[in-house]
This record gives sequence, C-alpha cells and structure tokens, in this order.
Amino acid sequence: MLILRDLQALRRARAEACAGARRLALVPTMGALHQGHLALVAAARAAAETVAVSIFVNPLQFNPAEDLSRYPRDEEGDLAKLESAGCDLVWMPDVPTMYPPGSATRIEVAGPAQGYEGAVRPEHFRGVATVCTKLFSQTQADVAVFGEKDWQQLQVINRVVADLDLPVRILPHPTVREGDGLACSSRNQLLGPAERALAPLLPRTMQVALDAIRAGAAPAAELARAEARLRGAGFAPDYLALVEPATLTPWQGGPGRLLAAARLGAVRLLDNMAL
Ligand SMILES: Nc1ncnc2c1ncn2[C@@H]1O[C@H](COP(=O)(O)OP(=O)(O)OP(=O)(O)O)[C@@H](O)[C@H]1O
Ligand SMILES: CC(C)(CO)[C@@H](O)C(=O)[O-]
Ligand code: BAL
Repeated sequence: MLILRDLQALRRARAEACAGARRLALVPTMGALHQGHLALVAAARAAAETVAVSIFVNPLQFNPAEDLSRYPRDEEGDLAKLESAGCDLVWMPDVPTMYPPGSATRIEVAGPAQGYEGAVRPEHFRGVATVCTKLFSQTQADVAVFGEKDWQQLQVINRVVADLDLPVRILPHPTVREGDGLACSSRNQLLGPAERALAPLLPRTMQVALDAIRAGAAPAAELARAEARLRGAGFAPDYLALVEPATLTPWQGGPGRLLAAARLGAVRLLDNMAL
C-alpha cells in the first residue's frame, strides 16, 4: 500500500497503478475509519482494479464555530485498517497541499445543497463540493464511492458531477449500522456512555414514523410526533423531513427520503431512510 502526501507522487503512482485499462476507484474520507468506511472500500474493490482512499480533514467544510479541532484523528489506526482492507493507494495531503497560498476557486452548489445541512452549516457544501472536485481531479478517479449516510452530500456530489461533466461515476453505498441500529459515524466516539445508549432511539423513531406514513398517517403529524418523542428523550432535533430523494424538495408522493439530524449532548447525529 502506497502512502502519498504530495501531488506529483500521487500522479506518478496513479499512472503506474492504472497502466493499461486499469480503473481507479476512490473512497473520499476524513479518517477515523470505521466499519462504514471499510464497506465503502470493499465496494471500491469490486468496482475497479485499483483502490485509493483519501484521508483529509477538510477545513473548508467546517464553519468557524464548528468542531474542526475536536474532529477525531487516528492516522496510525486508519493506515492499519486500510492495509488489511486491501487498499492500494492512500492519498493524505496536508492543508497547504490541498489549498496552497492564493487558492481562490470554490464550487458553489444550489439545488440539493439548500436547506437541511446546508441551512444548519452554511458554507458546508461549498467546502465539500470544492474538495471532492479537487480529489476527483487529483486522483483522476473513474469511480468514487460515497455513503448514503450523508444523503444530502451524495445528492450534492451527483449534481456537481452532472453539472460540471466530470468523468467520474458516483457509486452510492447503503448506510452501515451498529447492531442496535445506530448509523456508524466517526463522531459516535464523542458520545458519552449514557448518550451512546440513547442514540439508537433516533433510527428507531424514524422507523416508527415511516411505518405509520406507509400505513396512511399524515406525514406532517407523524414527523411532529417523532420530533416531540426525541425532544422528550433528551435530543435536540435540528430537522426531521420527508423529501424527494434527489432534489430534496418537499415529498410529492412516491419514493421519498426521511432526513434527520439531532444533537445529543455535544454530538450531532445524522441519519436518513427510504420511504
Ligand atoms: N455508516 C456509514 N455507512 C455508509 N457510509 C458511511 C457511513 N459513515 C460514513 N460513511 C461514508 O464515508 C465517507 C466518509 O465519511 P466521513 O469520513 O465523514 O465519516 P463519518 O463517519 O460520516 O464522519 P462524521 O462523523 O464526520 O459524519 C462518506 O461518503 C460517508 O457518507
Ligand atoms: C466527502 C468528504 C470526504 C469530503 O471532505 C467528507 O464530506 C466526508 O467524509 O463525508
Ligand atoms: N460526513 C460528512 C462530513 C462532515 O460532517 O463534515
């Protein structure tokens, strides 16, 4: 497994690893890897001959007041996990390599970037879209694997790739969950024991709401009930919304996506499920 920190070395390694018609699948991450990330790596393995994983905690997608300094980091553990997962290339640029002095170009996305995470974290998707576009360009990835856990992010990336005619295929991967239903997330390790025990109430409550809506209950009333239940248990919900899966506009009937974000102590939990 090659560990690459500068762009020239990455370009050389990419050219060698992908000589002939060998394709490269990229898994973009911010590190602190867990089972969810490793499932994405396995999907990348199945999709292409060469697997690259990027680890970059992108300052551009954190707002000033956010948890950039608290973001979990575990370089040694990450590299060991990637080695056993059969990763070929690890791309780990530092901040000046990604954004050299004078860097002034940003990708601005409207449409699915508006509302929800885009409202709670202004500038977040500008940072995500900019870094992902750069990662696609740096690695010349043929395929890039993204988790459905960050549903809005996935729709934003689909939009960017379509709008900028980027030659990369986006491969979504279903959300990987702990045994008790909580979506795996790097931020889960910041939960205290009591919060960790409470956290699966979020997916359980979402499931109850979806079952009721499928059985004919009015979505607005069901979502209000779900939000009240979470609040009563100690969560501070940011939103609970039923939307069109690709555009994130209000649900019109047919396939939908239930999006949820709720704070539990100092941690924001994110989840979503298909209707
Ligand atoms: N439980 C999961 N199931 C499937 N994909 C996941 C899961 N958790 C993260 N991913 C995906 O892994 C990629 C990298 O995500 P990231 O490094 O931000 O991990 P994370 O655990 O989501 O971190 P955070 O706690 O910041 O949300 C993204 O495409 C994300 O959707
Ligand atoms: C896609 C990503 C790696 C871009 O920094 C990040 O938003 C993430 O980890 O989901
Ligand atoms: N998993 C999405 C990256 C972020 O929360 O900033």
